[in-house]
Amino acid sequence: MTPGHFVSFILYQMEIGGYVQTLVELHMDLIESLESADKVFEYMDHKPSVLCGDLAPDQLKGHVMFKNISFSYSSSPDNKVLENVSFEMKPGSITALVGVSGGGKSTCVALLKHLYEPQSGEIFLDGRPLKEYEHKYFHQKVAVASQEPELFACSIQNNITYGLDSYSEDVLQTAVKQAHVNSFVHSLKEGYDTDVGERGGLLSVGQKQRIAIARALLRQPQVLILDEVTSSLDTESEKMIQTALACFTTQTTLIVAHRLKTIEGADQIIVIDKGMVSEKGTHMELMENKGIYYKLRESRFNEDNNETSQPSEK
Ligand SMILES: Nc1ncnc2c1ncn2[C@@H]1O[C@H](COP(=O)(O)OP(=O)(O)OP(=O)(O)O)[C@@H](O)[C@H]1O
Repeated sequence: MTPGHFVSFILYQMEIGGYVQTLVELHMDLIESLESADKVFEYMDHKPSVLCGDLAPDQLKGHVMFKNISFSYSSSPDNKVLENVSFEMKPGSITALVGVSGGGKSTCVALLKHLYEPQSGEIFLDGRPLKEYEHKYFHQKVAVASQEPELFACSIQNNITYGLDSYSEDVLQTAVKQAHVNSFVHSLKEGYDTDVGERGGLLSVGQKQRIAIARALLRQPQVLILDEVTSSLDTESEKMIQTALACFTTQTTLIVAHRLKTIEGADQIIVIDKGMVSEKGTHMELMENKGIYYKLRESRFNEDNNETSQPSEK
C-alpha cells in the first residue's frame, strides 16, 4: 500500500465512522423524541386531581369559608400539613395569613386556588363547595398576584392586559391606580410602552409585584389572593401596597404576609402554626394577646432594624 492509498483508506474509514456517528446520534434523538412524546401522552391522559362542576352564577359576593380542612400532600401522606383549619372571609374584607415558615400558609392558598382537594373538610365560596364551580369561571373570579409574577419581555401595558381579549379602559385605569403602577410609570420616558425586559428584569421587585396586582385587579376578581406579595418589597413599594390594600373593598382579599407592617390594617389576621389556626383577630387584639403574632412582630421588627443598622458588606 502506497502512502497515498493509506491516507485515502484512513479518510474512507473516518467518513464511514462519521456516518455511523450520525446514525447513532439520529438514533439517540429518536429515542429522546419518543420519550418526550410519551410524556406528552402521559400528560394528556392525566386525570385532574381536582373536581369541577358547572356552577357559574351571574353574581358572586366573594364569601369564603374554610371548614374543618385537613390536608396532606400525596407525596408525603403521613405529614399532616393542615389539621382542622376553619376560618371565614366576609365579602370585601381583608384577611392576612401569618406564621413561621412551614406552618401551612401557602398550602391554605393552594387549596383556595383549588389546586388540590382537602382529604377532609370543605372550602365554600358563597356557600357552595369550590368543586361545584365551572373551571374557567372560578379562575376568573379568584385571581392571584404571586411573589414572583411571570412577566414577559414586552411593554408594561401588554403585561397588565396579557391574556385578555377585551377590557374596559375605565377598569384598567382603576386597576393601575389601585395597584400604584401609575406612580412609577409616569417617571418612565416611554410610560406604559416601556419594555420590561426578559422576565421583567428591568423593573424592581416592588414594581413587578405592583404590575402583578394590576393584572389581577383588571380581571375584576371577587376574591383576590396576594401570595407573599410583600416579602421582598422596597420600603416605597411596601407603603404603596399598604395604601392600596386600604382601597380593596370591592373584592375579598387574602394576603400571605412576611412584612407584618403591611397587614396591620387587615380586618382579621390569622396565625397558622404547625398546620393549625392558633390565633385570630385584629392587629390590636393580637398584640394585646402577646402570643405568636406578638412575638413574630417583635422578632421581625428587630430583624428589620438590624438590617438597616448593619453596615453592608462589600
Ligand atoms: N408540594 C409539596 N409537597 C409536599 N410537602 C409540601 C409541599 N408544599 C409544602 N409542603 C410541606 O407542607 C408544610 C407547610 O408548607 P407551606 O409552604 O404551606 O408553609 P408556609 O407557612 O407557607 O411556609 P413559608 O412561609 O416558608 O412559605 C411544610 O412541611 C412543607 O414542607
